[in-house]
Amino acid sequence: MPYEILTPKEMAQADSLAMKRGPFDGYGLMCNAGAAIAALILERFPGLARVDVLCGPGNNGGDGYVVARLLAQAGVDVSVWAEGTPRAGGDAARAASDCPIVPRPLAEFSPVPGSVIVDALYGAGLSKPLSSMAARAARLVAGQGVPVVAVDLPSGVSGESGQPLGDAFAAALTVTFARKKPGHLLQPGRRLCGDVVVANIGITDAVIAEIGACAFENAPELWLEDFPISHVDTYKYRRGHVGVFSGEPSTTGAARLAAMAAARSGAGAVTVLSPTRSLAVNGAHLTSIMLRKADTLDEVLAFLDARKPKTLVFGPGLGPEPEVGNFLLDLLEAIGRAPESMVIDADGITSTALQAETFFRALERQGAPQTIITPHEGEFHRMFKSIGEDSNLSKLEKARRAAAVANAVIVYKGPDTVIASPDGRAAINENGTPLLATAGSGDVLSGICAGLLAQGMAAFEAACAAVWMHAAAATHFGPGLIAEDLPEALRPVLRDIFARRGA
Ligand SMILES: NC(=O)C1=CN([C@@H]2O[C@H](COP(=O)(O)OP(=O)(O)OC[C@H]3O[C@@H](n4cnc5c(N)ncnc54)[C@H](OP(=O)(O)O)[C@@H]3O)[C@@H](O)[C@H]2O)[C@@H](O)CC1
Ligand SMILES: [K+]
Repeated sequence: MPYEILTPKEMAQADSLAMKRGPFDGYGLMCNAGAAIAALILERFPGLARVDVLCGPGNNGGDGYVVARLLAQAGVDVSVWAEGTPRAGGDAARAASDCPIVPRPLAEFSPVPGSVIVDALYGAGLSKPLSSMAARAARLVAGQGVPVVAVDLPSGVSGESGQPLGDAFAAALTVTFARKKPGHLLQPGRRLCGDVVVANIGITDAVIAEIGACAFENAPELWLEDFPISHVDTYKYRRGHVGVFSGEPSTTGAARLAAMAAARSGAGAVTVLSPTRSLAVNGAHLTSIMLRKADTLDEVLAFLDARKPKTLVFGPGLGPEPEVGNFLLDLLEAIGRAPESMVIDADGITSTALQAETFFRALERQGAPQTIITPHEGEFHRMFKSIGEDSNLSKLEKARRAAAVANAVIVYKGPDTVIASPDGRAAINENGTPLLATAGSGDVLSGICAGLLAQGMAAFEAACAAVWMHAAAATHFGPGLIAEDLPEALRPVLRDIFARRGA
């Protein structure tokens, strides 16, 4: 599975295992890493005249000494600036002694226009904020605007969380090894990395598989095989029926956006469950989507009994009041075999947050619907307060813990949306776009999740696919996007997915 994401600790395990399995020892891997970076620098900066390589005391610095040696051999004017000295006898010490350039102290470094900076100060082993010397170098480089190529990670950025531990370098290009780390995908790390290239340095897929990572980059390869493609003998209810709860007359649009997105994503039938007061406004805007009066729990249960929808969407536009949360808890208590799955979003999260424990227990119950909860940052903090406040946890880890306590798949939204399953699997989305920062776009995401769930896709895969399709649709539409455009913009995305499946 080439989309695993390795934590720095897992990467260190992969390094050691690769050395054990061969054919490369530690120094061999380091030379491969340095060679990959040097080749990329020569490719990306044709006509390059000068490079300043900043080397730290660990193996990240070791990679830097290899880059310096190879670029000097290629005729580039190379200077090396070192912070600390590599541990005697280690791979980095050997790389330093094989490098013909005498390092100068980092304290004396100042960038010159026209140079390219290779940041090989700290990578996976960053254990504290940058020293004042390294922080000064980061600020000087940023001030001069000279391009930075980061080895493994921009120094100062945590590979675990993507958070800077203080000052940090901002790279134009980051070259990492074997697999990405969470810090390459989680913000602000993703922004500070610039382009990320994953170089193969001789660590095999078999070695990575042995590490047993359970975090992935969210790309179609992760869920394509599970994507629902209709059979020739299908009919609308086999394709899955989605029920979407509507709010009061002034906030009905959110439910209709979710309903339309569920239909576009392939649900065979969609019904908006509407309070009497909102029937007229909903009716005026719905055509293929069905409409049903649902003021009370009994009316909702009658709908579930009669129409057996596979999936319900609860939250968009319902209002944050505790009564809304009470209604959800009563519903969860009362439902039988339908629905098989639920999506809880927006006001469904806020209104239930004060009774989160009761909600989570209800989802744990035998026969409870498999559930996707889709909080943005504010909603996450409301529902998972202590996890949200724990500054030692990365967004990836927060989403994972939330999924475990909630017994639900969590879609922790943002520019770096994380999808996490209670079974420990997690994915960080790779195609996010700022175009999605527009009112109603979250309602559409809920609808896509529901449309896929209703067609029988499992919750984790459905959530991953929905997040990716949502962003792909936005990118396809381009600037000027509003939420109403998204369901229609799913068409080319779906066409592409179907084509990839040969359907
Ligand atoms: N053979 C391999 O394994 C391969 C590894 N590879 C490369 O190795 C990199 C990981 O190497 P690494 O584990 O040595 O970590 P690295 O980032 O160099 O830093 C560790 C040193 O820095 C120190 N230190 C940390 N933070 C500091 C700070 N803020 N200010 C000052 N000091 C600080 C830390 O000290 P300590 O924490 O012990 O106090 C320790 O001495 C990885 O990113 C990749 O580039 C590739 O070549 C492929 C083969
Ligand atoms: K670095």
